[in-house]
Amino acid sequence: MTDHLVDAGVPRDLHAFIAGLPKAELHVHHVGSASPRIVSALAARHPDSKVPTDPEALVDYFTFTDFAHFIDVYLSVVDLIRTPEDVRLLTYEVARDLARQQVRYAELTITPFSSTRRGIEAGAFMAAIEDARKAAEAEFGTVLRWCFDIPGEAGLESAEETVRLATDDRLRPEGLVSFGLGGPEIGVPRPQFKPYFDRAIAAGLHSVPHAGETTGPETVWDALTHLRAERIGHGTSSAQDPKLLAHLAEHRIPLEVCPTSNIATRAVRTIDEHPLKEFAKAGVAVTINSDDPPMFGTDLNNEYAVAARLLDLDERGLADLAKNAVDASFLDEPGKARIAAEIDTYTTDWLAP
Ligand SMILES: O=C(O)c1cccc(C(=O)CC[C@H]2O[C@@H](n3cnc4c(=O)[nH]cnc43)[C@H](O)[C@@H]2O)c1
Ligand SMILES: [Zn+2]
Repeated sequence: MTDHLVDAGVPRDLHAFIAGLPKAELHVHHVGSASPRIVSALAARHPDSKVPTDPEALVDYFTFTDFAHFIDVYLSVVDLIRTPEDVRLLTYEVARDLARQQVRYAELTITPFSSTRRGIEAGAFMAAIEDARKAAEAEFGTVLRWCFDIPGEAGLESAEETVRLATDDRLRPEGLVSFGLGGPEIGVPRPQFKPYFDRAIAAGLHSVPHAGETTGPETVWDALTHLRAERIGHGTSSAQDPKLLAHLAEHRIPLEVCPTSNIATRAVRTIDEHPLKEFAKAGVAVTINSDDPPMFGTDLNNEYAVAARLLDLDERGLADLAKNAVDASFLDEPGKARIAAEIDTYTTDWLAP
């Protein structure tokens, strides 16, 4: 893990503005958000794990040669989550870390298949995440909702289990709002998941698959055409297809942009080559996200600082980014209005002479 936490290209007072700015995060993974402290504590409980118990050693462990390596490391952390109490602790601590960054609302991507196949009973899993969600809202004021995603490389078996857990009224958690598709894209064509997304959408869930992260714009087109995506996870390669950019802009389909993630997984070579500026120039709605922050040596505040540098944003531009995420979220309208008003008040007060 390379420490990206302070983007030196941004003035100190802009970092201070970002730190206090109320925010919403739409693309952040449950296990991927486990802090070094949590991962180390869980690794210490399971000596058979290859995950280091020392937070410092974890820095090197979270340094990836490519996307496939990232997935291997990610799954070694998934293997540490073995009981409902592990699930609850992780979820509550992730909410604490979000609250510390003034995140008022987050849609956390969870892969229930990966936990149920490792022996955690589905009902206990759902109870654990819901208990943590309600505790976090009461104690931190941070509103959490869930996105359940299919780990695509695990195939149609995982798709069936994920959509079953997402649509069975005896299991479906109250906080569930969306349905996604994660994992490697190479060799995992999106059209095969259409039946499962159709069932999720029919059950009232929003479609938010990853696409165009490690494959070309055709994967983004597939996510739009076959999976009826309302937002796109990453969509990085959309910049290679002007017609796709125009389509995303015309139909107001937001991209969940995770700049540092794309560098850490080698999906993009350098941060200055990231296509975020092309998206903005094409009028595409972009939201800024951290994806798997501790694994990528970043957090949401740093991602806003990176965006400020790449897009040359001032405080008002950053406030607009934050409101983009609120607008693109699946929070109810009163909740959206509340957070948007808080962003405006904070920004006005900050800029007051
Ligand atoms: O759980 C299993 O047994 C399993 C078997 C085969 C493959 C997988 C996966 O591919 C799990 C991938 C896992 O990674 C999550 N994730 C986190 N960040 C990203 C990202 O930037 N791009 C794609 N996937 C990501 C994803 O939510 C899955 O949970 C699992
Ligand atoms: Zn992701």
